[in-house]
Amino acid sequence: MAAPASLRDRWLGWRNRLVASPRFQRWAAGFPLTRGIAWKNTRALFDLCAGFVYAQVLTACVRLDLFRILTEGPLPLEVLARRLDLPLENARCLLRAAASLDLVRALPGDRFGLADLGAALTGNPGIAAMVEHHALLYADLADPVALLRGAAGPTRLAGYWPYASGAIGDAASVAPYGGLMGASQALIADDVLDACDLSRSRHLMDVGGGEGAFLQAVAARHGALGLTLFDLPAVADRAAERLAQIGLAERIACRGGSFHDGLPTGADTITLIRILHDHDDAPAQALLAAAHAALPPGGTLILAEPMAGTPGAEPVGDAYFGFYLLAMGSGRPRRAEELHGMLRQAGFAASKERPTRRPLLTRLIVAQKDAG
Ligand SMILES: CC(C)=CCC/C(C)=C/CC/C(C)=C/C=C/C(C)=C/C=C/C=C(C)/C=C/C=C(C)/C=C/C=C(C)/C=C/CC(C)(C)O
Ligand SMILES: C[S@@+](CC[C@H](N)C(=O)[O-])C[C@H]1O[C@@H](n2cnc3c(N)ncnc32)[C@H](O)[C@@H]1O
Repeated sequence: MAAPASLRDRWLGWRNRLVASPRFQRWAAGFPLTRGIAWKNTRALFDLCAGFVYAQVLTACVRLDLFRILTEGPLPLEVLARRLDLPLENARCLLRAAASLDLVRALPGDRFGLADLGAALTGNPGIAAMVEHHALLYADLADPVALLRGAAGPTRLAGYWPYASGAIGDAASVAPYGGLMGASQALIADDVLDACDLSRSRHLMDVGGGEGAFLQAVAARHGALGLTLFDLPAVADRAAERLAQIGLAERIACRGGSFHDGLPTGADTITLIRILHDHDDAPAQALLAAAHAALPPGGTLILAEPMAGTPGAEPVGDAYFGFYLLAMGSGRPRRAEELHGMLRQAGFAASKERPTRRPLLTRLIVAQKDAG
């Protein structure tokens, strides 16, 4: 038998019935003391319904290279229509939509220039790469209930990230995600490095280091630090080739292997940047234990990734990364408290979160192995 409802539950039930009532909604939209809240909620609900359309406006802008075209300065609609290869009225439709989303700015004389969000995008090619690859995610989310029930069959994202299904991948299959991760590191690396102190580290190993974009940023800041990249063999090979091309072959050693088989020793600092959330609880816990085993006494583990429950960015962790990783078929976004618990279970004596500039993109936890 169900337990009797508490006073609070009864109040919440009454409140929900009130908010659901169209008569109350109309009244609240007109009454001076509730008008602001009603407007905010109407807009929030409309934005939730329309989110896919907004995202596709952005996709069209990125695909047509609109923001780069406008970096030269504002242009008349007619010129833009020609450069975008669109009929004039459809170009107007796109530009007005983009202006409403603060991507571009409508200017007098039927001209358009960049607005804040479009300008920010031109400086971060990683975002455009993310937008492009969302075609896979949105295809996988076409039937979200089937995905939630595990009845969607093989997903496009599982194919994009072969390691999510346990494959180690070859040169061709790791190249797309290697490029995407490399491009989007620009949004992450400096925020991570600003937030952690590497002055006492002698050798840093970046586990799941991709094609070396993060270690490239470390090398630029810490001239004396020994550096090793560890990733799956096909990825480590690509990293070695790329790093050689930019003159960092001597500076950064690349090692291929799977962290499910343990980690090489020799580093006093290990970084896991956007790694742990890719893995289900058991392999994620085993990876932390492997990092603990590979570190010397007093060694440091740095864990950086977007986390669930980030104040002010709750949908980024729980909605975006929650559904992204569900579609990918492996891992889940975790709350900072969960990660502290997992680190403790892996044997780390202490762990502390360090604030990052943009916690929405990445947060950071530093864990210490006991010195004794
Ligand atoms: C003084 C003046 C001129 C102005 C003052 C006003 C002012 C402060 C204006 C703001 C201008 C400004 C500096 C804007 C900067 C904006 C930036 C940097 C925006 C950055 C946005 C980043 C975005 C949208 C990132 C999106 C990231 C996505 C979608 C990441 C997806 C990640 C995935 C899928 C990762 C997959 C990895 C896996 C598999 C989960 O492990
Ligand atoms: C989401 S990417 C992050 C890459 C990089 N740390 C970054 O932030 O740009 C995850 C990385 O983990 C690597 N990886 C996945 N499974 C692995 C395994 N079993 N052993 C070693 N590396 C692995 C992938 O090849 C990929 O480079």
